[in-house]
Amino acid sequence: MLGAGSLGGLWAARLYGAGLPVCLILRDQVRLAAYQEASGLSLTSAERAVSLPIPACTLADAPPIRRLLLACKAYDAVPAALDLKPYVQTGADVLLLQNGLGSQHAVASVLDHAHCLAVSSTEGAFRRSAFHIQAAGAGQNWIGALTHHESPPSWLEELDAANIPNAWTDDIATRLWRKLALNCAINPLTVLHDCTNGQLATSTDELEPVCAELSVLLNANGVPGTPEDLLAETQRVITATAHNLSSMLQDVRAARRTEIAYLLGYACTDAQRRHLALPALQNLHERLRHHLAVRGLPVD
Ligand SMILES: NC(=O)C1=CN([C@@H]2O[C@H](COP(=O)(O)OP(=O)(O)OC[C@H]3O[C@@H](n4cnc5c(N)ncnc54)[C@H](OP(=O)(O)O)[C@@H]3O)[C@@H](O)[C@H]2O)C=CC1
Ligand SMILES: CC(C)(CO)C(=O)C(=O)O
Repeated sequence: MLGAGSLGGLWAARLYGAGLPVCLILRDQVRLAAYQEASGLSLTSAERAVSLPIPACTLADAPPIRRLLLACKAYDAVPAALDLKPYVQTGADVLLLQNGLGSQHAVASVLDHAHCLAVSSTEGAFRRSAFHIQAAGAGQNWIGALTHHESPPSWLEELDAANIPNAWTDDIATRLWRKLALNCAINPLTVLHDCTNGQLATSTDELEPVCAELSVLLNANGVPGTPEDLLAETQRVITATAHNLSSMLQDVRAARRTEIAYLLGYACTDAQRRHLALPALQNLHERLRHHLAVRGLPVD
């Protein structure tokens, strides 16, 4: 497992708890020493904390990799894949757990000797501290092949055994696009208004044109649905997550890099490539880039 953060930690804890072999690949010797100092990974879920001495190493000491979960942020995925390349065996299964779009195919072309699958997750988790993960919301992990139609791998049973919610899909692209659309509609506006998801409930005038254009983009990418469907789904998610701060707003408040390039950035680039004029989306992207730039944060 590379990416022992919120979601990677959540997966690792459950695999380890089920007695399955798992090894965390940490960034360097400094991170490894900090991990050992913390006596491993802690997971808090439903107010219960467990401490798990999951084996960890750096890449230099990693065994040959036959199955990997890559659970870092989208902007870290290609650099990590370049480092991983010599250690990943031919035909190894690599699960790419990144939000948005763009990083998955880029990683698959770096790891072109491996079998890359994408994961679209609606689970929630955050880091209380470096190696203390807090589970923060039940969800699903949709898993599917990036390019070809194929049968679900038999090792999904191991995820079941570890109580990792999972479902195979023959159309992971649709899952990733739908989630990207929701994140493009909700996250930037929460950043620009510095508000909870729920406070967007009254922003229909801003959400409507953005959802209408995102719907055009989804359709152009073979994802069915009407603008009204997308607006209704966006409003449903806003209500269901009313008290949440979006992941992007959390990043901005913590002065961390955001995944803008793989969400709104990807959407706007794809629209340009298809010669689609989507002015509301373009305007939202520019406002968000400006907002990040004045705070000294990367705009891509
Ligand atoms: N958290 C959530 O609730 C959800 C997250 N997602 C998506 O999942 C993906 C992962 O997010 P999340 O788990 O929150 O991210 P985190 O920032 O919590 O964790 C990412 C981890 O990747 C590690 N990492 C990055 N590069 C390397 C490297 N080269 N070598 C070793 N470790 C590395 C980081 O290490 P270090 O600490 O050393 O920097 C960190 O531990 C994102 O795309 C996110 O959008 C999707 C749904 C929900
Ligand atoms: C669905 C939503 C908007 C929930 O907060 C999310 O996925 C995020 O914050 O990134």
